[in-house]
Amino acid sequence: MADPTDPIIETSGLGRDFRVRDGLRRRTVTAVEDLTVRVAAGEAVGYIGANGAGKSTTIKMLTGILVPTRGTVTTCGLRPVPDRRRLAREVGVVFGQRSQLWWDLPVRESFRILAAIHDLSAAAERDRTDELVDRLEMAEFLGTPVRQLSLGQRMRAEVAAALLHSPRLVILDEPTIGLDVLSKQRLREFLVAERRAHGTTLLLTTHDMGDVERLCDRILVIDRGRLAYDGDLIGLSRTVGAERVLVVDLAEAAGDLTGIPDTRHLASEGNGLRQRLAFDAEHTTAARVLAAVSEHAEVLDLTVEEPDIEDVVRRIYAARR
Ligand SMILES: Nc1ncnc2c1ncn2[C@@H]1O[C@H](COP(=O)(O)OP(=O)(O)OP(=O)(O)O)[C@@H](O)[C@H]1O
Repeated sequence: MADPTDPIIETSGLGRDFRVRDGLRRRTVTAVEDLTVRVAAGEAVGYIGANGAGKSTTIKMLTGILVPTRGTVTTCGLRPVPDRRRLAREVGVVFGQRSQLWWDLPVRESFRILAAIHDLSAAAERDRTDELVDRLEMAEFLGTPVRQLSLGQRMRAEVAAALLHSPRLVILDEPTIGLDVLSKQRLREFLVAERRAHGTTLLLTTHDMGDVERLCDRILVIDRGRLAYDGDLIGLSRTVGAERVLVVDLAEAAGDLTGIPDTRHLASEGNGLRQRLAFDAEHTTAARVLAAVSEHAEVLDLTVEEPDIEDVVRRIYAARR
């Protein structure tokens, strides 16, 4: 019997090489190297990396599609390759650019086939389908063949298909790629609700930092096959010294606020009525900066801008080159 505190994903020294042809020669490409991570039940983890960093290769090893070259991996307490069939009951996978639905069949029929594959009872199939149709707002296109769906509708159907058997772990590869703002928001809200309702563990790869900000409480950054960061978003910004920015609207025109301790003056607009000051959260706080600004000018309004995460990730890569 699995202990609920057991990790959902556990890898140790995991690595995978590929032999590739390079002109007449063959050489070895190391796609993943020495990956050691532990993901607990209920976590939501963003797996971030540039193109070719090793994300897909990792996912394929976690799900038993690829055999590791080195190291060990267990997913939901199972060995992915030998236990692949049992693992399929525990894991749902959504690939943004690949479909697991039957193209010419109505969405409803795909769900029926998947429910049969997963051996769901009639009651379980009905309850779960109803829940997903409701939460993902799919009622209007259940009878439509998959090939006629819009991208946003198809992604919702893909997610429902992957979650129909209530997997403990859901792996999403670029789930919001190509979606409009509203579809992205809906999908993210659904995933948050699903996690809250069922304690589902999420692992998602994405180039969309909005996904990370809204969905993930932990981030793994992979760079050229190696783990470059493991922690939360705030820590990620701190590791590269990314700055926060205090934007103040002043009551009267003022000169540039250049002498405020632990800050860098970035810009002034409208005769200095609005000024932007960058500060490092390691050394000071927004409150302290505000207090110092208030000694020079009356502040009418303020906002604090968080670091741009894409920029933070770029800096991590740059620092490792
Ligand atoms: N089947 C394969 N044969 C040879 N090389 C491969 C194979 N699969 C992946 N690679 C190489 O391994 C490295 C990691 O690729 P992987 O697809 O895991 O990266 P990724 O982070 O998923 O990239 P993307 O964001 O573009 O999907 C790359 O250099 C890639 O060219």
